[in-house]
Amino acid sequence: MGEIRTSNLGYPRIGEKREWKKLLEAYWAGNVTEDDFFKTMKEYRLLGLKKQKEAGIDLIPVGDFSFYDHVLDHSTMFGLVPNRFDQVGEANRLETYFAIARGTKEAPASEMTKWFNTNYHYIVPELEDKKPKLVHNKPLEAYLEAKEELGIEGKPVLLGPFTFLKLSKGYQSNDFEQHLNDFIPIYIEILQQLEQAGVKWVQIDEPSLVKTLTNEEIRLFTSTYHKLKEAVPQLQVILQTYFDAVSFYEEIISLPVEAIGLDFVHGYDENIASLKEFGFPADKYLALGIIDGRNIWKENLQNIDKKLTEVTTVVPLEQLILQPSSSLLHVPVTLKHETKLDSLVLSALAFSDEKLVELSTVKHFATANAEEKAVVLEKNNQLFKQISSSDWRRNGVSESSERKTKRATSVKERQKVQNEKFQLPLLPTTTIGSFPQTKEVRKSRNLWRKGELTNEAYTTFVQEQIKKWIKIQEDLELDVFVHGEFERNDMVEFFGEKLGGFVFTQNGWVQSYGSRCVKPPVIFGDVQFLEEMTVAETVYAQSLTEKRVKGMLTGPVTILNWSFVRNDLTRQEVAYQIAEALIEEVEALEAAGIEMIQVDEPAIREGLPLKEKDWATYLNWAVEAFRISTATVKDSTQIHTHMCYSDFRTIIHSISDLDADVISIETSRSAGEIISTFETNVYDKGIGLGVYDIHSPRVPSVNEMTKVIERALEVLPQELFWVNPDCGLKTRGEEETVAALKNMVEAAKEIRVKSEATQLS
Ligand SMILES: CN1c2c(nc(N)[nH]c2=O)NC[C@@H]1CNc1ccc(C(=O)N[C@@H](CCC(=O)N[C@@H](CCC(=O)N[C@@H](CCC(=O)O)C(=O)O)C(=O)O)C(=O)O)cc1
Ligand SMILES: N[C@@H](CCS)C(=O)O
Ligand SMILES: [Zn+2]
Repeated sequence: MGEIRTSNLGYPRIGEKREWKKLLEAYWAGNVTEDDFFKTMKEYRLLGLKKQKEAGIDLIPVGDFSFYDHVLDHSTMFGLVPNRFDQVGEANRLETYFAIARGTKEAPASEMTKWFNTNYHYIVPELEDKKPKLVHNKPLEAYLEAKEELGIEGKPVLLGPFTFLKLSKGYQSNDFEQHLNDFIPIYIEILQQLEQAGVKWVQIDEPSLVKTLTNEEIRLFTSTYHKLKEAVPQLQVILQTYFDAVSFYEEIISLPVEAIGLDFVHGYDENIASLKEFGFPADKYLALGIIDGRNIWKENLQNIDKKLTEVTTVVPLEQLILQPSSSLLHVPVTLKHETKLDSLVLSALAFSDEKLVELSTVKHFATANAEEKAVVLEKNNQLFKQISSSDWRRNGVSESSERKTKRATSVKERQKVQNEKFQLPLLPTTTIGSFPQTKEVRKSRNLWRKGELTNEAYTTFVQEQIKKWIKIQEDLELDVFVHGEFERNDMVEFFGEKLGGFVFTQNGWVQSYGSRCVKPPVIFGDVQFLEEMTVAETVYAQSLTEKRVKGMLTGPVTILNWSFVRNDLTRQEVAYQIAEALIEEVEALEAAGIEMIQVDEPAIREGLPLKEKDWATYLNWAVEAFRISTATVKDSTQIHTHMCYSDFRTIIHSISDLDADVISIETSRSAGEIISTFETNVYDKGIGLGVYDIHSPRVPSVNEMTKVIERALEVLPQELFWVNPDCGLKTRGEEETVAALKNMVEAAKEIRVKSEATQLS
């Protein structure tokens, strides 16, 4: 089998300083021509490939680059353009592509949801009545380009048919096999064209293999891969999994492929146990995910050494392909531009480019003699000793026996007190927290950060925004107000900057969806409450109105899930540290007279382990963390929470266990599917199911929203129902935001009138 090789599974597309994002937005704004768009995108694509080549990666992925989302790339490659976009016309492929992702005036965008347990969002393929067909072969185009332009013998990457179909909507689960059969000929066509072009290795991603599967599903999977192999006997296939250990290990290693890619970071315990129990075929490569593709810490070589020693008791070194555990899409690009980090912190980090270098180090390390190994190990050990004995980690885990995890009374009793106090109308209207983060808002913050705007001037600017939007909310006649979150760069990064234990990067961006990026804060030390974080802005907003202003915090599980978290403590331990810091802020808001406090937990669902057997453990501590962050308030203080971007149907009981007085959940992008959950589950707390999608500039009509509300009221009691958008409005423009909210308030009023009329008759 020859020399040990390195491989990469996918490279971030956003660029070192988000130049990809800026180009996309400039194109959408009409400031860049289509020709220039394609030309510059090509430069970015090739730059990523060049860097991987220079890092000495043997198998460089091609075809993973995207103008928006790789799942959407597959949908359009298969001709799966939903019928409602027919009017955009097949003539302009790029326009149609963006229309599906972003919606048009006439047609709502396709649904967007979480990519497995990450903060990346993909566009959900819609099958409708069209049969898939091969419109163009994207991996082939990418392969030819890399070869012609850079002389790179790339490894085309494809999302496999099983996972693609699993992620799609628009079919009954009984029809899964029939649809899978529709895709097989298309995959065969793609693979045959690759084989004919001289491709040596192709990577087929099937991350669904790490989820809980049935015997029938694995049977279908197996028969699919037999059919693919028969069609392309010469092409070497890496069947790639990631994010956890595989279910059905024995069946998977018997598939007719040349290499099996397994995650030996996140699924280590189970994957190694399977490897030891069932062995590994001598005629296949094990593509060993050994560098963490989901976190930003430099690898501890002692751990790697231990893992390699265990793995090589079963699989000889020369049968290994060393690689990151997943695509590097989920980590930032480079540390090159981080000029402000503490030197110890900097020495502990590795972003994508540094991970590729680490991969080469591991390759040399794996084949080094004992003496060489000892030298490298010693140096690496020193670093980890320095980190663990640093001041950052001085406190360790708090052993708090004082933690309160339960509110003093039941929700029923609290509802009585709160109804009496707040006197809200039927179907109260509110928003989720943020109002448009306009260019002006971001620019002021940027100037302030650079020291070109004083603290006073920035505070005054933020106050002006708050004042403006309190007036808008008054004019709209919303019932419960928010201050608008103008002082926040991001709902997680903002809190990270104010709490102890976090550090920040200047360019540690990762793609969240489309052109939108986030810069996850880094939890390096023990999390601590240092000072009030939100009280001043909330109290200021409250001073301007008689209506209640909701305090607005991000919850412990979301801060955890959207940060890069130290890996020397368990995630549960870190979540509790964050929760204990947040309850201090909740108490400070309450003491300052704020009587409604929203603690957002949009990321609670994405942190759910991929295998159902692991759910209960996670949900227990996640729910507990939320409760620690909210439990001590008075009965009359109304705790709200908010969730979005995920399918919550399966965890509705845990959502109820959070014991929040009111929850707002996104509904509209999934066509109200969650509503049906309440047909079979009794929910006894306040609930607002989002009545319109906030991802599109399209202004929904009153009629559209009354329909959503009426549908929801078929299954939820009207006394508990709230009317709100799906999520915060930070990405929207001012005009469309006001217009949409005006219609939303109108819709609530119409239904109130109808409801009163029904009660009278
Ligand atoms: C609710 N969502 C969130 C997720 N994860 C988070 N961590 N945060 C979230 O809110 N996951 C699920 C969803 C995903 N949704 C979104 C929605 C919107 C964005 C977004 O708008 N991202 C911005 C970056 C936001 C930010 O941090 N802005 C900073 C820096 C702004 C900036 O770029 N400055 C410029 C200069 C500006 C100027 O002078 O005009 C620069 O540095 O060059 C800030 O506001 O201060 C984005 O731009 O992509 C993300 C996820
Ligand atoms: N309060 C936040 C929640 C986003 S999930 C916002 O409104 O942006
Ligand atoms: Zn949200």
